Amino acid sequence: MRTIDWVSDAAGPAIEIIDQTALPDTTRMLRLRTTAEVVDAITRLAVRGAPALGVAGALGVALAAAGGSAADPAAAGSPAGRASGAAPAGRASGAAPAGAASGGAGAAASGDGAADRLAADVAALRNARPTAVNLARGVDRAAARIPAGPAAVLAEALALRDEEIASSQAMATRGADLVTELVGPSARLLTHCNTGGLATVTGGTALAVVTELHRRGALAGVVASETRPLLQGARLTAWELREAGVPFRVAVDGAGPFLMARGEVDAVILGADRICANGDVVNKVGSYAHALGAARAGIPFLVVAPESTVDDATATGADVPIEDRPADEVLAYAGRRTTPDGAAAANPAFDITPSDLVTAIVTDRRVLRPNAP
Ligand SMILES: CSC[C@@H](O)[C@@H](O)C(=O)COP(=O)(O)O
Repeated sequence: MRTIDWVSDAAGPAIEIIDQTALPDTTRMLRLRTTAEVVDAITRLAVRGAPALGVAGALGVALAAAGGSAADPAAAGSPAGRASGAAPAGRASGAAPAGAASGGAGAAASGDGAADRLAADVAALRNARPTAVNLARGVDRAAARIPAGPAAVLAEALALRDEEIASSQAMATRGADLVTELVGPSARLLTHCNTGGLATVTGGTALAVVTELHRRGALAGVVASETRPLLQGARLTAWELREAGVPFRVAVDGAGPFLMARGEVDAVILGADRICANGDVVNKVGSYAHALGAARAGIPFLVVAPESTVDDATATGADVPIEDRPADEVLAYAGRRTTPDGAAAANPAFDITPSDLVTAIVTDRRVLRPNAP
């Protein structure tokens, strides 16, 4: 199953995504028809995960360049209407708001202001979330084809989609080989956040390695770290692992290092939103704690990410903009406040694992060992 794709129906072109905010209770597809809807879906994490964000950004530019649908299909009487189930966006502080988007309508059409509107759409997509390098890259790659026309933009976005699908397969094979080499034929792994098909297009990064090990009969089990505050591990990874028939347990984030110390984990395996030139790994907040736990327990800390996440232009993790998300994500749970009035929140969505804690980085093309002599 593809968790993000380009579709066309009577209402015109759309980006179809699985609504990750509704999982695991509801499997709901959304059709995004305007730049504003794409930006909204990105900021409230209906589509998320670095490779998926790159594809969403590129397809978003294709949508804006096509300019074939009304800015507000509901207002235009479209049977498809706006993205179903779309809640108001939870804005990432520091990220450009969806309001910067023009709505995407007619952006490629000739006429006064069309180029400006398209440029605004591209900027809004590019800035929807700051940390995963894939988003800006996907947007830039598709936008570079704008002079060649909407069909060329779409072709570029679809090429990126197809490359990410192929990358997932390559990472699964290479990563599974490495895990078995490092920890033997019955691996007990811990993973954090969600790195499966939901975070890519199909397959995944670290989770594709996990499912490939399971397919080979080389996996004893996996711990899915729940991933506070938005529970990508508990909601999304657990859902994907259950669908794949992989044996798993869910643990609170803070349990990870203790499970490692108690000898219940052979290796940590997770993804990345950006890999810097010096090997620093920027990933979902909580990754750093697992890296420290792995170092203390003397087990491998493995990162699996496509080359599209490797950012040699960014020297170190300290140079990466870390998204701060709304306080309510921490101060409330399931819509109910869990903290006293007046409590403030610290809510960085990502953290930085220094390269010296990283055993290996597996990409679709190579295995990097930042600490190899
Ligand atoms: C294969 S996706 C790797 C990362 O993007 C993933 O681990 C992650 O941190 C995602 O964060 P999210 O905030 O859910 O987009």
